[in-house]
Amino acid sequence: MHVVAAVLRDARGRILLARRTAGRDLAGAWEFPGGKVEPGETALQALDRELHEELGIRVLGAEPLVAVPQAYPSKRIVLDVYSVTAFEGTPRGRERQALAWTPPEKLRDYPMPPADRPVVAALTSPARYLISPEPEEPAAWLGKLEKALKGGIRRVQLRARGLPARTLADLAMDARTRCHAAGAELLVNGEPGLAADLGLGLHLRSDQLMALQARPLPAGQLVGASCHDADELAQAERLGLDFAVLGPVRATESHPGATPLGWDRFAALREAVSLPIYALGGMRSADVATARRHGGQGVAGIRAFWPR
Ligand SMILES: Nc1nc2c([nH]c(=O)n2[C@H]2C[C@H](O)[C@@H](COP(=O)(O)OP(=O)(O)OP(=O)(O)O)O2)c(=O)[nH]1
Ligand SMILES: [Mg+2]
Repeated sequence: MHVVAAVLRDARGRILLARRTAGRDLAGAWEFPGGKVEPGETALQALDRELHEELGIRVLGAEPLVAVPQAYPSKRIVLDVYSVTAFEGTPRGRERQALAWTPPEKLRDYPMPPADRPVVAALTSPARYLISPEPEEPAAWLGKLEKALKGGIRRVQLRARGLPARTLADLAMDARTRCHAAGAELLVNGEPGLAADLGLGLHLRSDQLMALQARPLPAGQLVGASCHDADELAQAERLGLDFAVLGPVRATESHPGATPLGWDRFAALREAVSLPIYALGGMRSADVATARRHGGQGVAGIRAFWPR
């Protein structure tokens, strides 16, 4: 089932949510206004028709944001979401549904259907996730981190498996200063104690993920995990992690033996969970749009995002 939905903003940047009325599936949940595409319609025609029926407005311009494939108990949908860039009229609930203009950072407070979680993440969290290369020389490494932050990177994983614990802790503190000054999030790969001590996020290897019984850090302190298959994604969802990285989507030089998933498999794996998921493996910034078309949060990578 192809469902189109709209992100409508007011002059203050608030986003319109509508409450699903009683007697329908997912009744009471808050959603982005929209509905099913009818036979013979394009997505944009359906969006315009639905917003006219439900809100009394006409869509004058819209751009694709993210298309989320999602499996529900009795059906499979693709929630195809557009950012409306221009519209005519004043939205009102023509079907007796409640409406709420919501600041982006408050979207998480509204109970929404599972397919909407990746949409909220696409609206509020970074589309690119930088994984650092092994630091050889800390000063040079920090210089490159600063350059990446200047280039707009806002979520960073410090991955330094070869460093002794003390050196890693010092580097993490220096990286934290730089990331926080740039308004970027920092996660440390694999070291729960270090993340807890320094108030950093934590990125779990898949073997750590599978050994855990509960989320290792409180809500509000980011936890992500590296996943390769449906079982690992299901475990990340069960533990209530904030996001997953899934790959390799393409063949890469760093993992020549691994069989690439490809985008269709990426989308099929994402259907069963409602986690935000970054695509990994041979990704560049230009792949963000492709990832979003397959329901991804964006792309993760080392080489593409680390300055030379
Ligand atoms: N519009 C919308 N639908 C969503 C969202 N998230 C989500 O899981 N869905 C699901 C709920 C429904 O199963 C399906 C949309 O169908 P719908 O019931 O709204 O369709 P419609 O507007 O054409 O309404 P109807 O006449 O069939 O009642 O997609 C969302 O954010 N917006
Ligand atoms: Mg609808």
